[in-house]
Amino acid sequence: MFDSLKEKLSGFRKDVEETTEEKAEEAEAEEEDAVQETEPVEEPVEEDEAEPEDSASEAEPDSESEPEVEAEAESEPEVEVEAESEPEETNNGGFMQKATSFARGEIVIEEQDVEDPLWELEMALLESDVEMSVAEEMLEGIRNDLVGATRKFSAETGDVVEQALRDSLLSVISVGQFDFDQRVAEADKPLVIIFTGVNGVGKTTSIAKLSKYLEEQGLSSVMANGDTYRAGANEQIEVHADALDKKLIAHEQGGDPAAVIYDAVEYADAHDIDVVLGDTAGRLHTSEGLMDQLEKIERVVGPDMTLFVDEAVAGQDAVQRAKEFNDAAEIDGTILTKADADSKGGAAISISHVTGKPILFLGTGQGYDDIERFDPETLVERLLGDEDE
Ligand SMILES: Nc1nc2c(ncn2[C@@H]2O[C@H](COP(=O)(O)OP(=O)(O)OP(=O)(O)O)[C@@H](O)[C@H]2O)c(=O)[nH]1
Repeated sequence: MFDSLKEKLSGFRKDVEETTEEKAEEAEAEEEDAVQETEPVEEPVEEDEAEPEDSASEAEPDSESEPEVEAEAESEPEVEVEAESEPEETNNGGFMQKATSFARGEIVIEEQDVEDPLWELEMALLESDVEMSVAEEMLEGIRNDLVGATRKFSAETGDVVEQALRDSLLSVISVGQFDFDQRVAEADKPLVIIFTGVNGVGKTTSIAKLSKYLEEQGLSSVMANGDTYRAGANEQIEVHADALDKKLIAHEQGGDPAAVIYDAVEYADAHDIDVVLGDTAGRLHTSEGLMDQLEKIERVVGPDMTLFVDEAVAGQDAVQRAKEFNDAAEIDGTILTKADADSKGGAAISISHVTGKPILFLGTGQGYDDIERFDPETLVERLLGDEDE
């Protein structure tokens, strides 16, 4: 899952590491040169001056020794002079930080150290189908975190870079997160969830998976086939309902989807069922008739949650559709299917940020158990961690 993106993020970490490694080596070499230049000044002075002073009066050596102290004091600025020779190349504020850090055995990561790696990263994110505005926000976050950061000559830059990547990923992925389980547990029953999205992305399979997921949480559910448009839709969802031993409410093809969902709510009320899972016909946000149906469901039933379903493998297209759906008929969250088959990860990273609504579940295969709660921290760990999946 998301292997190619993972590789690209790791490439960025290595790029910045290499640049700062070279810089640290240069800085260390400069520091050693500076120390060597100061040493010959101190030693001969001490030995030559010490002997004649012993035989002289006691008062004199003290006064003679003062220049030595000065000589020592003078030797220190030589280290700083090295650092001070660079102010014109650097911005003034940055220079002070750089000089101080240098004296402490640290280097400062500067804009020019990360410029090329950041450009490479931007290309990598766009190739991975990360939406442009999301990629830009990530890059800005990373740049702000890295430029001006200090690292010890001997330390690993990788940790600093990893933290910057982690922060920027989390800030774009975590948008709008809420605790789905808690919301479902606390809601008045029956809770009505409607599923929307285009054809063939895995809506019906996700409904089946979710009914099993809810059962594992101790919650009962009924399925409702609001896809009265497509021939064979009833049979398709019926297979899942039978396999999972769930009640299915369905009408004839061509019927009114709002009426089907309404009937399912009545059934749930009468039978103490906790959740109604309402399928709808696959549609584009531009298919007017079908969008009107959604509006009617909204008016007649007033669903508690509308979940947008799309497939991770659709990348930028899925991101665009999520945005357009949310604009046309507000969604509460997304189920991103087929994450198991997606190596790019762009949709997983971009959808929450673009819609302002969270990804709630990832579909991870064709089996009923292949669904997992979306957790931003887990995704970041997947992308930056050492483990292969
Ligand atoms: N690998 C993988 N396949 C999935 C996943 N979710 C669904 N599928 C497969 O995707 C195909 C389409 O799934 P459906 O549930 O029929 O899609 P739909 O959106 O309901 O399709 P329509 O009813 O035609 O609009 C099926 O073969 C599913 O098994 C997933 O998370 N991973």
